[in-house]
Amino acid sequence: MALRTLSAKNAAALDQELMSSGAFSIDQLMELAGLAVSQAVYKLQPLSKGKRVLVACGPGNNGGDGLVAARHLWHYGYKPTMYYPKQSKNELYQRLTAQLKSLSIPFTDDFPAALKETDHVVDSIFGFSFSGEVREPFPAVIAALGDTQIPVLAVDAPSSWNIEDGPPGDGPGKGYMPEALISLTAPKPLVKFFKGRHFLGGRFLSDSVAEKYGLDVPPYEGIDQIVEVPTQGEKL
Ligand SMILES: NC(=O)C1=CN([C@@H]2O[C@H](COP(=O)(O)OP(=O)(O)OC[C@H]3O[C@@H](n4cnc5c(N)ncnc54)[C@H](O)[C@@H]3O)[C@@H](O)[C@H]2O)[C@@H](O)CC1
Ligand SMILES: [K+]
Repeated sequence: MALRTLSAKNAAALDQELMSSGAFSIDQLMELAGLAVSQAVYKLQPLSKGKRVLVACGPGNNGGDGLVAARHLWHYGYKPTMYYPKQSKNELYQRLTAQLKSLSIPFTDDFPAALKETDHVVDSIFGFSFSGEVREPFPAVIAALGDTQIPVLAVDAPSSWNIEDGPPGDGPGKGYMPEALISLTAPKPLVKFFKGRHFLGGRFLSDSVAEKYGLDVPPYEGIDQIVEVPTQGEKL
């Protein structure tokens, strides 16, 4: 049976609720989300398949998940390279960036060149707050993600997909279907169009919050921060 989904509006409301009555800080949620992303990379692309991982980060919290994941990946033995063209002035992002720099993790401005020299890619450009047409400098990046044969893991959403309606009919994201997706907290409605491997991560739901938002708490095992769930994608 398909897992129940969380609309963009409810995802934002749930985020706020976790940080108010749930008493979580954004740092904690992002750390757990990024840790889950790093575990999904490890599961999909173990070190034996190549250590180089290009992490593309957008300007919001989806990008923050990528910053956290890159730090964990470095500690697992990967060689991350960061593409983070719109860096936030917010203190949390600055600290996450400084943590990566202190590990001597390189940052690049040239996404197409970096894509030629990586074994796999993390797409943490846009998550559930994406809307409208993709703005600069991301159209060429999204188009390159759609064209590449290198495996891509998308964080929460394939960037440029509409959260409710899925893949765009035109524009840079047309035809973009990452190899894998990790949905955070709960799948968004776009999963019904997604045809790759699907993971869930973000173990921070209480039973009462899950019930309030009509969500399933997936069967995480032991210390795992992720669980693989069946692909729900319909034919496009
Ligand atoms: N409760 C959860 O599940 C948690 C979710 N987190 C992450 O937070 C994400 C949501 O973060 P945010 O609400 O900050 O938003 P996003 O990171 O999804 O995107 C917002 C950013 O993208 C920009 N943007 C939006 N549309 C654009 C367009 N068309 N062209 C160019 N730029 C555009 C906005 O200006 C903003 O800077 C989730 O998808 C998830 O990855 C975690 O960090 C924390 C916990
Ligand atoms: K994404």
